[in-house]
Amino acid sequence: MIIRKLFKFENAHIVRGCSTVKCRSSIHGHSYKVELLFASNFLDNGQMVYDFGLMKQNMKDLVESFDHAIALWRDDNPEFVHDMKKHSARWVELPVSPSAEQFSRVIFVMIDKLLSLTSTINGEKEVKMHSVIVHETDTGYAQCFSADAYSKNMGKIKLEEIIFSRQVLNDFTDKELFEKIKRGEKFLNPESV
Ligand SMILES: Nc1nc2c(c(=O)[nH]1)N=C([C@H](O)[C@H](O)COP(=O)(O)OP(=O)(O)OP(=O)(O)O)CN2
Repeated sequence: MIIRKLFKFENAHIVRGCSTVKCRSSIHGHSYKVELLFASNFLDNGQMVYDFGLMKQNMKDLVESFDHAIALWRDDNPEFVHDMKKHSARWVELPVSPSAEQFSRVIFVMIDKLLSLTSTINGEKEVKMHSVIVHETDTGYAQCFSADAYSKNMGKIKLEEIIFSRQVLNDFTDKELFEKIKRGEKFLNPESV
């Protein structure tokens, strides 16, 4: 069975090198919709694959790290990257360009890692990240599966190479969240949410 939880964020970017002129040459924003899809052949004590409420903790914080932020590609013009960081408190620097495709890969890698570090306590079994869908507009989306997320052809995404601004980190409920994930620390799901 597959379940899906929808999150939303507003983000600004430029996607260099693409065919669409407006997209590659002007900062513009999108109201992103992100779907996290999880799969399991089992149900927990509440006869659910994974309680949606549990997703509205650290997972939500990770997805919403992009909210009201500018997504910067590490390999963009250094002057542009520098100036954006200087003038915007919330920014995220990525090792890949912020297309819908790469957003879906980045989010897959982060959520998959968090899930793998999380111990469940309500009978959840073999819950796997199925895919991540990133809707950039009402008419265009990218869907990332595991093979895409970890594809070398599409550019390796290392968590260490995703850099959040101080303001983004401060806005996490757990300010150490991303550091803990990078260190591989364990998370324990709460009994109640
Ligand atoms: N495969 C992709 N194509 C495009 C992406 C992308 O991330 N992946 N991104 C863009 C731009 O960001 C652009 O702003 C969105 O383009 P588009 O879907 O054409 O947006 P419109 O609002 O103009 O779409 P309509 O269908 O005309 O409403 C470009 N391409």
